[in-house]
Amino acid sequence: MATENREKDMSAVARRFAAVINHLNPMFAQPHLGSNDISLSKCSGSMNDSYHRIHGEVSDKIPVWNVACDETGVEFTDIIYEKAEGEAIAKITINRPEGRNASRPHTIKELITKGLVSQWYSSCVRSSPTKMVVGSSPAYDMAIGVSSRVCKGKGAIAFWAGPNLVVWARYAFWARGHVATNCRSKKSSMKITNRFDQFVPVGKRLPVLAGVRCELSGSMNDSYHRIHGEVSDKIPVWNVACDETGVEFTDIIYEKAEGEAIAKITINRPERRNAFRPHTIKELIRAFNDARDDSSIGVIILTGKGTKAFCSGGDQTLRSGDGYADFENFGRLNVLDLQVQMRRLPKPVIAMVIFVIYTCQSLLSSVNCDMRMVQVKFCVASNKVAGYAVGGGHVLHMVCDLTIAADNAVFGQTGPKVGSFDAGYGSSIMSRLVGPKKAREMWFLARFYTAQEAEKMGLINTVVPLEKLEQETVKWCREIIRNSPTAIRVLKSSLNAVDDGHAGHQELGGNATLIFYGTEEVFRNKLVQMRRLPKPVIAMVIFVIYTYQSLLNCDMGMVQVKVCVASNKVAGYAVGGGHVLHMVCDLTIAADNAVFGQTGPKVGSFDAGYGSSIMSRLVGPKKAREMWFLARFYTAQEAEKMGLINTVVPLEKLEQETVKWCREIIRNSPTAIRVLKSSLNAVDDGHAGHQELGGNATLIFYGTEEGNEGKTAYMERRPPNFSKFPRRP
Ligand SMILES: CC(C)(COP(=O)(O)OP(=O)(O)OC[C@H]1O[C@@H](n2cnc3c(N)ncnc32)[C@H](O)[C@@H]1OP(=O)(O)O)[C@@H](O)C(=O)NCCC(=O)NCCSC(=O)c1cc(O)c2ccccc2c1O
Repeated sequence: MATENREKDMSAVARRFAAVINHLNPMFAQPHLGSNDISLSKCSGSMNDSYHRIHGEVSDKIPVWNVACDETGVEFTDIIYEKAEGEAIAKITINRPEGRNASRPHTIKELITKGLVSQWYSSCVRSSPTKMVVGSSPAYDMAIGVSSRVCKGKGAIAFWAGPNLVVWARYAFWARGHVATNCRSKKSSMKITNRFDQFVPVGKRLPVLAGVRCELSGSMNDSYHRIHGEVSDKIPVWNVACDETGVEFTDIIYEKAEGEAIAKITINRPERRNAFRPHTIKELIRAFNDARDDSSIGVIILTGKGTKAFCSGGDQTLRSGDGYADFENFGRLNVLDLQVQMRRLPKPVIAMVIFVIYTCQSLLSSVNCDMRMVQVKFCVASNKVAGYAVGGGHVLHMVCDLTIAADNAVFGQTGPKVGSFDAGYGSSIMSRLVGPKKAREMWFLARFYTAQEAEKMGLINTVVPLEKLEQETVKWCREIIRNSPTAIRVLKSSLNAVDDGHAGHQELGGNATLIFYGTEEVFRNKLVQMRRLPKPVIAMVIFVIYTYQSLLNCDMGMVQVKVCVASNKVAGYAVGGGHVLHMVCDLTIAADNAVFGQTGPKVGSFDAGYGSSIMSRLVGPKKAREMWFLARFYTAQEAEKMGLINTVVPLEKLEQETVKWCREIIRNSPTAIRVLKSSLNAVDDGHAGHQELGGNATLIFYGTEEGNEGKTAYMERRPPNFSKFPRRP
């Protein structure tokens, strides 16, 4: 029912959007629509406002389509290209119904001719079997005077059966019944959703409408489901596991499923509603590392022990002015490290009371290109008590890729009531999940929400009866495990990439290198390299300084990295991955004999991550292309001119100068330097940069009287009194 309503809504939205598009730009608006044509817009109803009065109504009468061709005059075979009579609309129909409108290269060529390619990303739109759906933002094609385009598939079965992996990303990821287009419901009168609503050709920006039809009904009786079949939801036998240290876990339980690629991690502090202390986080990090590196593991489950909570966040009894302190004499916010680890691990995870799945990416374990799955069962309620995922525990579930909740789960942020906040992932990822308004509501009011409310908000994936939770979760794990590990790995990094700035780019680029290393092209290049290159004699040339950031002790230290010191005037190379290392450093001081450059394209390698994105920031897009495409070497002087390094000094003065720079930095406020470093990176680093900067804000806040009032009130079981703190202008 809800699905049908959404369908209706979407159709309405689509029609209205079409109306807006046609009226937005008067240049392309059609003056020919008579009053008889008006049938769609219900201006007289709820939409009785000046906006609708001014912009009027729009007809939904199907135009007369005339077959068209492009300037070559060559007839199309794989598509049908039509233009509406007297209207600025073109329609392109993929015309290979016998193959479910699967594209072959020739199809794409024909589509390209019509400028429909290059950007297949889109927001999700729906269509009923008979109606066109509108997506994409308004844009105009001055050249041909067509103000909108329609793209659809011929026949009743498919809009398009591929092959663009990126378009499929979210759907292929679960591969739970999504055929060529994404079929969202297994019930009768199946609706089809597509993601082809926005085709933005380079140089020609037109609104494009994707029409999708599907007449399948009943169960998923198609070749896709016949081939891939069902998965079991039988709960596996769990055996206790440990990591390579052999040291037993105290705050968590780490298990692996017998004969299956599933690991399970349980937060084991039920007496504290599974609140974490620094030691808990350290153990979680160890277990996740092990699960990531263990090539027999494909899924990890993390769960909270007991019946009452998934996780209630940081242990407030251990909170001090500089974070959370247990066995050490300084505080830390090391859950931030765990969050980053979870965001980047290349394997999926699942939890209970709430169930969380996330795919974990790791470049370290990527050598065998394995895709593991991590199932995280935070807590299984044995009866109908509420399973809390609150505070920092709530952020943990949000960082996970997928969340499956039992019907007794409760979600919420408590920070503003206990003098805390997560201004990193806790804010940015939440805003992405539930939208900016709901995110503000969740944080500013600090309310709790039921699993059903959470599902409605898009905070979680699904809600199942508590007694079915583990079964359902295991089933999701197994469905993911069946799929291509490399596809899942790359998809996860690509799904994060846009939000994660340099860090997301780095992850995705690393995956590209990983795949490239397995190709013949690289193999041949490696041989060439081995034959021709003498063993390099490298003299130090460059001196690199980077400021060392530590959340552990809030210290601002300085690490001076002296890569190599030349005893005479040989060239000091900072090349290939060594060159990337110096770029990642905050400052670079070069000796006058330094030589800089990337070698990748000559030796069958590339760094499509930081090596590209940070370089482009340092030297600009053109110079960066030059450095990578030509793979030339540059002198220290040239490097300085490009902005690649900070300064050049005579080789004999290099160490003196570098130490001087270090001392100048050390004299300054450590907190200022710490926050400045994260803020200088923040814009480029997306969610990751935001997380770093936000973490620093929390750290400083914990040292304030106001932050402390929140914690003290929690400890004293009283409402906090924040009235004495100024509401600053
Ligand atoms: C989770 C609850 C809503 C459950 O309520 P319930 O009534 O079921 O249970 P009790 O309240 O009686 O709790 C039983 C028992 O457990 C102890 N306990 C529960 N949660 C914690 C906790 N987080 N820390 C310490 N102890 C906890 C409780 O004191 C009871 O002990 P007894 O000895 O009295 O039996 C409810 O418990 C609740 O609201 N809990 C607190 C939730 C909370 O505010 N969490 C902290 C938010 S801040 C945070 O997590 C955080 C951590 C970080 O590391 C960050 C890092 C960087 C940025 C931000 C961070 C951040 O915000």
